[in-house]
Amino acid sequence: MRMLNNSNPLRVPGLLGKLGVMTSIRDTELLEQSLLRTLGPLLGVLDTSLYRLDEAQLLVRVIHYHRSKVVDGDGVARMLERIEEIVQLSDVAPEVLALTDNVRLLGKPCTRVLEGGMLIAYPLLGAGEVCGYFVFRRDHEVSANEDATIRGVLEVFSNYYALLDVSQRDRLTGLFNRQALENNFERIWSAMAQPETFLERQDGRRHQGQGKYWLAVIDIDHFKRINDSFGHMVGDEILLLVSRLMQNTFRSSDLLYRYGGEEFVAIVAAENEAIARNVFERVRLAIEAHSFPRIDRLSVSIGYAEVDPEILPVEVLSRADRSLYQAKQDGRNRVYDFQELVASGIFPSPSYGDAELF
Ligand SMILES: Nc1nc2c(ncn2[C@@H]2O[C@H](COP(=O)(O)OP(=O)(O)OP(=O)(O)O)[C@@H](O)[C@H]2O)c(=O)[nH]1
Repeated sequence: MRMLNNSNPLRVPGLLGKLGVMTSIRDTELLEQSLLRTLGPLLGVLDTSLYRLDEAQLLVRVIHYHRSKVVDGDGVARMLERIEEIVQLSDVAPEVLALTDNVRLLGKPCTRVLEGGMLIAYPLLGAGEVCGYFVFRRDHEVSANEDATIRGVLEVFSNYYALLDVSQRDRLTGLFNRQALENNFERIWSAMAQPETFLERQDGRRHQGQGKYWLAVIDIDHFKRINDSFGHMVGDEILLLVSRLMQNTFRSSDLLYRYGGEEFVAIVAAENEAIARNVFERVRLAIEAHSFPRIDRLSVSIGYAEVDPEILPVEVLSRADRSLYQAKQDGRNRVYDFQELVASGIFPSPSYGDAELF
């Protein structure tokens, strides 16, 4: 019988239990957090991080997991944990960027010796491509057993992540689907309540006092006519093109969902209402200016409302939707802000009686 290496702190039953927890999760964000919760204690490190890349292999999100030991008044020690989600490229340490760059180029784990320890990064693979990194610091190298465990856990994670991701994506456009939006509402809303840890500009600059978010419902005008005149295949192609045009117009940190047939939901960060309007106007203009196959011209109508973390997502969604409906009624191909419709007396002022509060 082969003896287990004493220097190896990994326990298989504990690991299996944690993998069981990981694969019972139905949300990609929670799964990412669970990965860090699994590997941090297994490797005996207090800090672990996950870096996510987009399709163009640009860094879009960082999740830090931190554990610390606290002793309460009765002398009982407890482990506290904190998860921080940020996308602030300017804050990513240069040594991490240098290390992960090598991991990306080589497609394998790399270590960098630093003063007082080492920085270790493993690639996360999705469809054969590097789509992120698992990073931690430690005062000693990874043993062969630990290496096998990390690779195994990351493989389970990546496969399961891909499955979950598929179930949260719309098949035609590849955008997140309505289910994903509904699953993510709670997380998005609580993150919005602490804006410094949420949506960030792609250039990595944090804007003091920004912290405002806007939810828009975007609907293609007279889409039924396209289907009726040219058939569903052409309709599908138009839907795909509209999605791509919108993706190109929004920032990669904005959230875009295909909510229904020809209806999309976007959640974007903007300092104020004027900037939000500008973002949505840009989307409207991009669609209006595009020459589509067969139909040539097309337009979208957009209704939006400010996200208030105090107000239930369903109410914010309803405000944006009512504004969209008004835009359709007033002739389509326009962008309407809920607050402006209230200010101009078209909509009654929302009272706390109407709004569903947490
Ligand atoms: N090709 C295609 N059509 C879809 C899909 N999902 C929904 N639709 C169609 O989208 C059309 C939506 O029509 P309506 O809700 O009447 O709205 P509209 O014609 O866009 O008119 P307005 O919204 O009032 O401007 C229907 O004909 C649906 O069949 C899809 O995945 N592919």
